[in-house]
Amino acid sequence: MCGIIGIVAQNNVAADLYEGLTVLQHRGQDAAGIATLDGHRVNLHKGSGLVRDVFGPTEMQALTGRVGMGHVRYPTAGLDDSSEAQPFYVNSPYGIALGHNGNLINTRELTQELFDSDRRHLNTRSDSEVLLNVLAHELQELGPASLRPEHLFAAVDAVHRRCSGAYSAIAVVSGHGVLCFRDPWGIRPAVLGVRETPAGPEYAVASESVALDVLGFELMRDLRAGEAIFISLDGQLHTHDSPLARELTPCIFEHVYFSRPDSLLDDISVYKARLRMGQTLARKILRERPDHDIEVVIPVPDTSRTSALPLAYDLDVKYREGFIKNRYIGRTFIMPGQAERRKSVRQKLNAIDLEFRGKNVLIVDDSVVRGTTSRQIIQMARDAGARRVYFASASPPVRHANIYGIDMPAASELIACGRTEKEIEQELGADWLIYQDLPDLIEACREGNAQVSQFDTSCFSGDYVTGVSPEYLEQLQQVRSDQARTRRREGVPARATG
Ligand SMILES: O=P(O)(O)OC[C@H]1O[C@H](OP(=O)(O)OP(=O)(O)O)[C@H](O)[C@@H]1O
Ligand SMILES: NC(=O)CC[C@H](N)C(=O)O
Ligand SMILES: [Mg+2]
Repeated sequence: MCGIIGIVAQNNVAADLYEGLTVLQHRGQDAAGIATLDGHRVNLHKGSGLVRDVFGPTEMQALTGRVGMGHVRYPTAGLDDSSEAQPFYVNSPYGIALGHNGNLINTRELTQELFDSDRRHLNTRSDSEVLLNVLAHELQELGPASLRPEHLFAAVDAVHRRCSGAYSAIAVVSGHGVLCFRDPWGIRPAVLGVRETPAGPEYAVASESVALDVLGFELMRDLRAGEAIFISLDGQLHTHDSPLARELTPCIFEHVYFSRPDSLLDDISVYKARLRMGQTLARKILRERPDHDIEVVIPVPDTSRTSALPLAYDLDVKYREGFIKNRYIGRTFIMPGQAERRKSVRQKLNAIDLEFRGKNVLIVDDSVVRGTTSRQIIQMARDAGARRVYFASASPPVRHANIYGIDMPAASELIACGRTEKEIEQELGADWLIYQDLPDLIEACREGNAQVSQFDTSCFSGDYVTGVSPEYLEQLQQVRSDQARTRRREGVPARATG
């Protein structure tokens, strides 16, 4: 899940983009990049690492201009190294730099078309470079020297026609302004905000509203499914609803794990959605075991805290912070390799033995994906002297690959894949494992905005709203499974592009 932000301001914008990216850092820790427009020049700097590692004073000083965009990356396609950091740049037409959150599922076909008929060269295996080149080609085809918003919008409609998958993207177009668009189902988030200044309004678009809050922009609204927004250099805002737009189907995993709790996505407070997840989970526990013997509820920091508190309250048992997180270690799940993820859990979390000793504890996490965290946490609770260790997940079993921008490419790597809940319980070593039911999760999110009638729940349900071929799922597994990546690191060439 990457993070994107674009701003059209009255003064130099690099510092705000930097701040915005640090606020979106939880969406991608692998690489970061910023592109600014200064006259007709596109200034671009990107590299591997956290925002604070990629940009120093020298790089920041070179990013002149009052218009720009930034990206933090969590790879789901191509390579994990700095050559595929974003934004990507093409010089023709106009000079465009683009950053993408999401994942295309017809990259292979598009790559072929770009080579064979569009005569465009791709220099990486990144699906985002493909997205940029499709946009650039379509703009080129429209061909005007004096570009108007309707040309950009027609090109975005053509992107919607050609590209399949999930994408929220922000592009700076040299000499013109900032373009932002959301895929026809609106799977990935994108919000628009305004900041009034004496010199006139400034606009920002971003993955999450928290980035707007921190920079002093007022949240105007979310982009609609399939919508494109263009902010010209003179600060005019233009919008376009695509005829190809479908029913808004935002990714439910944003509410479960990805987004910050202080964000509003599609008018749903992530924080409140997580509180409701805790309440529905409590109801299920009371339904299934009215005479449970849970003595204390303990969250796995950070994300599950919000759900664990109302869960403890509704069960009428104590809530205790039994695991303490090392604040200097990033998110484990979005790390690139399994060995790294496994090592990090232990470095990141430590138990306060006293909170466990002799007690029946219910440990709560937001999700159990590969089981890396839960397996170790359960063992840590036992080592700390817990009598019984129960484990609750605020979301249902993750049984299917994610193809829309979350790096769960191989169903076989998911602990719940092909296992019953009882088998997962044994696999994790828990005395009792309880999962949220999918209808309850959907309801917990939907209660925030009844107008959102459906969510992308594919990793729980296996229903892919865009449709997906078994060949793509097979190919994704072959290219991006942990095993395939280890082989690549050891120098065995990849068999296909993701
Ligand atoms: O089953 P797994 O494959 O281990 O994945 C699930 C875990 O990973 C995430 O935590 P993470 O450490 O990434 O971030 P957090 O601090 O926001 O909870 C998530 O919150 C779960 O704890
Ligand atoms: N998580 C994402 O949104 C990834 C964007 C893009 N597919 C990449 O791998 O760079
Ligand atoms: Mg976690």
